[in-house]
Amino acid sequence: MRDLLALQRSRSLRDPSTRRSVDSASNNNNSRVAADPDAADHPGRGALKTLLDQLAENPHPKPARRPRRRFRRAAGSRRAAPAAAASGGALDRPAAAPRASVNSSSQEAVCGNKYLFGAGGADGGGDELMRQQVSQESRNVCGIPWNWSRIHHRGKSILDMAGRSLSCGLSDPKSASAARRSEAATSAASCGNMNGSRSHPHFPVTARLTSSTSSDSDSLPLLVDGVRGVGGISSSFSGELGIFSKSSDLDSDLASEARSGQKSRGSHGGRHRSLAQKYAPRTFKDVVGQSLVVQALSNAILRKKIGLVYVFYGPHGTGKTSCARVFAKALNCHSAEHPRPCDSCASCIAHNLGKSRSLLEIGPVGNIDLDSIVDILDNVMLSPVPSQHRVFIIDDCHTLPPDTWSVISKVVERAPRRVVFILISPNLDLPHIIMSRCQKFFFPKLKECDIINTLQWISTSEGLDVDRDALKLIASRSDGSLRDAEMTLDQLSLLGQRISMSLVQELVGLVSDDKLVDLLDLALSADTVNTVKTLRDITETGVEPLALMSQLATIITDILAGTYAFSRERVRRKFFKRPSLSKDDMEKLRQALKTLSEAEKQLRVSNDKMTWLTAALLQLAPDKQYMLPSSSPSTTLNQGLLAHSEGDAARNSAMDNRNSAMEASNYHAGRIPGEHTPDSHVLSTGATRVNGGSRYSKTDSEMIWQAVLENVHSDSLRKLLAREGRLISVSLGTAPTVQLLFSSRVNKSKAEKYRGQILQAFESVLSSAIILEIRYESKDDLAAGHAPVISPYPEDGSNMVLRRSFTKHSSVSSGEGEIIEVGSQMDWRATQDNGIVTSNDRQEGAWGECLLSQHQEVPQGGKFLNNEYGRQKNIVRGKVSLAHVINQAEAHSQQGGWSRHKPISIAEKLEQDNLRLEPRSSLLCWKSSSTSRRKLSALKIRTRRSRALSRLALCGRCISVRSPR
Ligand SMILES: Nc1ncnc2c1ncn2[C@@H]1O[C@H](COP(=O)(O)OP(=O)(O)OP(=O)(O)O)[C@@H](O)[C@H]1O
Ligand SMILES: [Zn+2]
Repeated sequence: MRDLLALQRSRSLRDPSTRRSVDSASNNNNSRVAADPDAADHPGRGALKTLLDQLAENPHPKPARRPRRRFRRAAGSRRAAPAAAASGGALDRPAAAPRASVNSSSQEAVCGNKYLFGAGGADGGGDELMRQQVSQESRNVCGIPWNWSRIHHRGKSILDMAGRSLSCGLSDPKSASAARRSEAATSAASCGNMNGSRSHPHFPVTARLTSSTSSDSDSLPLLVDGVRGVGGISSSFSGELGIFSKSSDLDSDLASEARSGQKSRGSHGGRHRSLAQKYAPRTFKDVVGQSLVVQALSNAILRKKIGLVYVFYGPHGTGKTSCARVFAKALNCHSAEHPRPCDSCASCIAHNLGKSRSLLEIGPVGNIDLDSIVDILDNVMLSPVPSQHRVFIIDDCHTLPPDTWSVISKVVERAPRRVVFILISPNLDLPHIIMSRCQKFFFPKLKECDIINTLQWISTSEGLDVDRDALKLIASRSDGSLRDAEMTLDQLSLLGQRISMSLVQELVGLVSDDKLVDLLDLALSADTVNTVKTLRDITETGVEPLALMSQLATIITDILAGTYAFSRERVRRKFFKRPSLSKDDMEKLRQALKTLSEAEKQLRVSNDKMTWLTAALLQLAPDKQYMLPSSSPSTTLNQGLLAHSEGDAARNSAMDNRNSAMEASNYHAGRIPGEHTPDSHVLSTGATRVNGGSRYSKTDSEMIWQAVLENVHSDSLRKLLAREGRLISVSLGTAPTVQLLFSSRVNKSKAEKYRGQILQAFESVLSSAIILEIRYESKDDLAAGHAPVISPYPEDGSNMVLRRSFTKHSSVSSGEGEIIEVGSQMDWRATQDNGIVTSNDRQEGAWGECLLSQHQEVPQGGKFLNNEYGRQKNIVRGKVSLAHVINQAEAHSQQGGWSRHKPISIAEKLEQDNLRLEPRSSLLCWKSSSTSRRKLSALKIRTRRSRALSRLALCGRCISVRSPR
């Protein structure tokens, strides 16, 4: 019989003549077309057997004065008229069927005919959709739960996270939502074991074809077979919002299923029902994780304190609709005993079968028109249903057109006793007129443990063997939506009875743990090339960088927590080689986690996520040397190994990131990091990561240096550079910097005169604007023993990293405003390590009134010591722009009444004294004559109000100004 119905419907839909009649009916604006019961026999008149027609046959007929409801036409127009098909009539439907579906599970939605709702979206609707659906029925489409696409649609969905699209084609949220309804209704179309603790749906009122689209079968071909071979019209019907069918055979099927409880839960008429449908709550105790709501509603039933309007709101898939139905069922449950619903009395059974006369569901209602709403409400209000609560569930009510609310509120106002409205919405953005009259129940996201337990229960019931971890993963990816979790499990079940963690990972587009650990291992072992290669391999499979990063973070957390079990032999791994990790390794992992979490922020806002992810990964082994391959020593500028200071890495992570990112881009562009294009000395990519940016190795530097020398036009300059100068580092990043070191101050001064030419030569070689730092070798650097990193002329010829005492060239203080001080007179020294500020009166004198500097970490009143030279040492860790120094000093001068010249002289002093200020730590110290000290004290107080100067602090005789950056 179902097959017959399907055939008839199909014919009807395909018959152009019937469609023509539909069109003409529509064109005539005959809103009541097909209302005549006889119409079914007269296709030309619009043979759709509408609700009205069916009402006429209904044992509970409508009042005669309302023979034809506009909503019926509207409803009919939204339905793909199986009824019409069944009677061989034409389909009464506007060209574009609205997506909204209006379904009644109440009596007036006369049993017997299936009303199919065009849920295919704004463009579709119509016959086309019906045809698709009918034809797909026989193919049974792809079998993917409709919900899947809905999952895909949402921001934090599994598939989004995974960067995959497994959509069944319902990318439109509305259609997805409609599909969801239809899917749920599919479940409603069958009844199963009513004794189960979570029994199956109680809404066999399916009245709508599933809103599959033609793309359905394309999306996931691997799953097509899982549900192939389903046929028959009954299997087509779905929708939580269905209209009752009075098809006797269907009814009897359903009834017998409901009563016997023997019908397979998994299918109805062979059609796959999703687990979400199958395990929809039937009683309050089936509702998971919403104990407050359940308790309140249950007590309302018990105490007979029933409200008029309820709003159930909260995130999707948390049980709002299910709860509304259970509540509706409970309201009319005949059982004398609590808890209700009993799920076994006549009323409950009728409800489960979709034959309840007391429930009407509307929704989704995006495109429904006002008339339809009015008609629906009127109809139900007017139809007498003695001694029963009449329940209206308006799902997705936030999509109601604004003007319907006033109507609804009027209806609500004059609603007779025993009428209950349940509005379902994701939020409370509903008109005040309603909100002020209702009880509001929030449905929070479900806890992961609740989801896991439910999934476990379902798995057991379904005979699925699912890893606990797999369940956890599904749950964690469901964003608190049990429906989503169930749908994922459902889809996985199509792949076999055994569901492993890796299967889940693969299906949802995540990377398997083993691969993750491999990647982590490479990154932590500083194996740059393989890190980048592996990363590329992984991401080529479509994994989204953000998801991958999150997975990496998760696995690190698991390893740190000791909950990760390494499955593969560790032999081929380096970092994870040993069976147990040392304290040191754990610390590295902790750092790695920190690095990843910091990088995640950048990743989120970046358009080039892949690059940033690569950069982050390459930072995971900060104390290791990064190995970059070289094609040949002569052509590769980046083959060296350069030390990478952990502290520097942290401090300069941003720049570092950039350079790693460049490296990565290079790689993604098909080049190996560090690989040099032989025909060019331009080294804008592929740098080794050292101390705040890319620096070139010795060989690279030599090549650059040679190239620069060749580019210098002046012979004398070339000689000076060749003899007295040395290129000590080239670094790229936000502020590409080249550092030159000269053997003496005199030579440095000579070079300064040619700064323009030198700059030009470097820029033409490096094809990039650069910052040129020129300094001379400072004996004090060596004597102080605190500047070990710099060796101007290292014996081994290697390039070392300069950390301090750089010369700054004022023309360079652009951009971020880094200032790098050059031209040391070695009056001042950074003693970065001990956190002690030393001062020297003589030097203060030399400074005039201003002194530099103190690190922010030095407590106020920090100690002043004399070093072995009787000179003051200053902690200088930050860099700050000259402009910033001047600004700060100017601010002081304004407030302190100093001359305008003073701040500039301060800044100049900084520059002359070979001091380097670094971000967030620059401090200016003024010699504390009694007058100026007074001024400064006052300044401190005054500037508390000012953000820029709020960090002023007197420190012994110095006043410190911390850079706001
Ligand atoms: N709290 C819950 N308890 C039991 N099952 C639930 C719960 N929440 C969701 N489900 C499962 O998900 C399916 C859909 O749930 P339901 O439609 O009630 O959620 P919803 O909150 O109304 O979602 P939406 O807002 O998207 O309509 C149910 O059939 C059921 O299988
Ligand atoms: Zn009951």
